[in-house]
Amino acid sequence: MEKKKSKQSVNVTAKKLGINGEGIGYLDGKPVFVDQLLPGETAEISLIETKERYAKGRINKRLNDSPLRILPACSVQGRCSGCPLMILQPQAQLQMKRELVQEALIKYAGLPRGRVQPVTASPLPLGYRNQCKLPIRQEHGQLVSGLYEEGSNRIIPIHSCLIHDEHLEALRKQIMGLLNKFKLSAYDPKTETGLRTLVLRYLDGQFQCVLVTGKSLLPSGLIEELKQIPGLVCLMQNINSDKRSRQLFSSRWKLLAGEDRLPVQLGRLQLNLSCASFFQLNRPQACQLYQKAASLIKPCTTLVEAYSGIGGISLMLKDKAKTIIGIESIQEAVDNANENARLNHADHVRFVCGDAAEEMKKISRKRKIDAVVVDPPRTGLDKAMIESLRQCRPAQIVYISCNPATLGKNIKELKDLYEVKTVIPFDMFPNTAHVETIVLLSKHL
Ligand SMILES: C[S@@+](CC[C@H](N)C(=O)[O-])C[C@H]1O[C@@H](n2cnc3c(N)ncnc32)[C@H](O)[C@@H]1O
Repeated sequence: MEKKKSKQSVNVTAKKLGINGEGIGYLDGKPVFVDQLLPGETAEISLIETKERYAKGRINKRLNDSPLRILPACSVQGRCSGCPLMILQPQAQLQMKRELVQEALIKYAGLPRGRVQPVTASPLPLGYRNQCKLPIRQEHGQLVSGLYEEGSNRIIPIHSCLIHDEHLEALRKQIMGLLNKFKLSAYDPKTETGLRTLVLRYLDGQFQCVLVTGKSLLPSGLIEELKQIPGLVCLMQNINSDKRSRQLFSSRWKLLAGEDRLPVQLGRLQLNLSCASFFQLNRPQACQLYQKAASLIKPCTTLVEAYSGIGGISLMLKDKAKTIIGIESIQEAVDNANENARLNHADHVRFVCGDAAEEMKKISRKRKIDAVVVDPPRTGLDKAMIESLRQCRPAQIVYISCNPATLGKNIKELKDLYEVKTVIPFDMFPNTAHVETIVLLSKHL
């Protein structure tokens, strides 16, 4: 046990990093999570939360520096929740992410050590994000956009974000200036009016802008000025007045200018995407990841891509199967994906709207599925999807995951039928603790 300083204050040494980039030390065998503490560093901390199985501490004073610590490039690093690893050397970040994947696969799936390949680094260490989704607050009579403070719902206003693409960042500043010029108010849950979130997506010189609001009308002068910004393809209002809603967008969309279709280049593919559709935030790295996923698939007759978004993966591996069917739950994304198949001359690729588990079962009643690619949200594959995969039993599954813990749990649920062949992590979000992983699963003979 570490030396106790006073009732509240104790010394703790971080032994490793956790899934949110926090340091993990131990007090009487119990893990203590401490933000901004790197492995090997000792700090005097105050315990801010004590539970039966873990505790959380806040640093009062750091007593030594890890040789891997660097000065963060951003002035709000450590207060803003965006980039917890900006204090760690880039190579060490990659090593840490590899260990995160390795630990999760050992812990949940019983995979032996040494099976995880080195992390593929992002082509861009900064300026890689093509989209921002920033909550809006009022501060000293001005609207500010920012990210949540670590562990609270206070906003740390962003003056200049280094992980945003520089053009996206310039647009954000320009649009915030206009919102203040027209004296818009931030969302007030009592009246259910005002601005909630600014959503901007910038790619290839063009951009989409969504103002998520309560029941408010937007001033026509503001709309006119927004329309004048070069590169605007689509200006939308999304009316999400429900104060309990945790969803970013409601189903109430209002097109204010342009059309809901942003043209985007992805490798050799030409894709269109609408405001509600998911698109990878780090495009150059997504391109490398999709190409790797495609290279793992053996040519076959029928391939299903579940959680297909606007169809980028299916279209990237279009030469791998005679028929490819994508499944996606958001209708706008399915419409984009079918249009994208036409744009890229892929008549044998089509997309259906629905729940991945149910639609896959329907497909398997009509044809044998040889290969499946899954790219689910952070929650991983639900029970129904695991059941569907177990029933359909494709020869190969390529699992693209953004959460090592759910990946590990899902592999465990498939382990009696499938062997883990390849595990390759990708650093999609440098300076954050996130890591994407491609796993190739092959049916036991
Ligand atoms: C991580 S994104 C991947 C999208 C796409 N593969 C890409 O790389 O652009 C997950 C996608 O799954 C969709 N989704 C979430 N739950 C789903 C479900 N139960 N069935 C089908 N699609 C779902 C989301 O709308 C989102 O587009």
